[in-house]
Amino acid sequence: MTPDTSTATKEDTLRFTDVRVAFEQGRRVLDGMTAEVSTRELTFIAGASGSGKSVLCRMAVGLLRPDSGSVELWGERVDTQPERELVRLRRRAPYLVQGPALLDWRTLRENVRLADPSAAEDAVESALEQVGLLEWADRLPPELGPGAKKRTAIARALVLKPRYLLLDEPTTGLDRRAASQVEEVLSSLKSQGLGGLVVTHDYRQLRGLADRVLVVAQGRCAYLGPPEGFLESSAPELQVLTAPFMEGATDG
Ligand SMILES: Nc1ncnc2c1ncn2[C@@H]1O[C@H](COP(=O)(O)OP(=O)(O)OP(=O)(O)O)[C@@H](O)[C@H]1O
Repeated sequence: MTPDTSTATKEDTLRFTDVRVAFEQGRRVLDGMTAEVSTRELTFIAGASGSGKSVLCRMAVGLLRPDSGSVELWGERVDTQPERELVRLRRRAPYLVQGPALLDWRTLRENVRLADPSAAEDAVESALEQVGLLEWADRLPPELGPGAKKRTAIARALVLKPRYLLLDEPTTGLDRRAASQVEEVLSSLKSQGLGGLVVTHDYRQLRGLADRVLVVAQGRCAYLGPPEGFLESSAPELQVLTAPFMEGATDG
């Protein structure tokens, strides 16, 4: 069931306020981004290539700092926190890069344990079980397909017992079956109360999985609301994103 955001407090929100950032000699990638999401929900970030989706996601956990504006997670400023505090924060809100970043010569069990060498064996196994890979615990990553590698990366985050997950394009490059398995994991985590911020290009996954969609365009929040509102919008800046997907969707 979709959590009731009307009862959300700052203790479970991620808030960007008038965030601006530019890179050397470049245009402003984010230019007045203001948005607030509940960390109890699954929020998907959509937008054109290069619009700043990953930049926004990385900023949420202090991997990038804005030139101006503020980022708050659970009522605390992220953009002004010292790095040692951010390291702690990222254990509660791990950020998963696009590639699985596993050590090929270590078993899945060992790869998961790397995130927390002090984790009990039960916790490692429980993390692998949550992504449907417990029986593969003693296999090596090269024996897995790309979807299972991605799920192992999620298990490595889960062993930290996080409060929120940030995932950068978790299904890009996966075939439909592997993508569905990753989506099932996200859905199951959501039903256990674990929210996430997910950068996506695959709008097929929004219906039924996303609580909210946050669209980044021209450096700002162009839409923040339920997936249907995005997918069915007639606003030109949203249609330009959804139209190719709609055409593709009718191809089956
Ligand atoms: N560390 C950086 N240094 C310089 N430029 C950067 C840096 N990070 C991002 N950019 C630039 O900022 C813009 C937005 O990047 P970002 O990765 O957020 O886009 P995106 O919306 O996630 O795109 P895609 O969908 O293609 O992954 C791009 O033009 C990118 O080249």
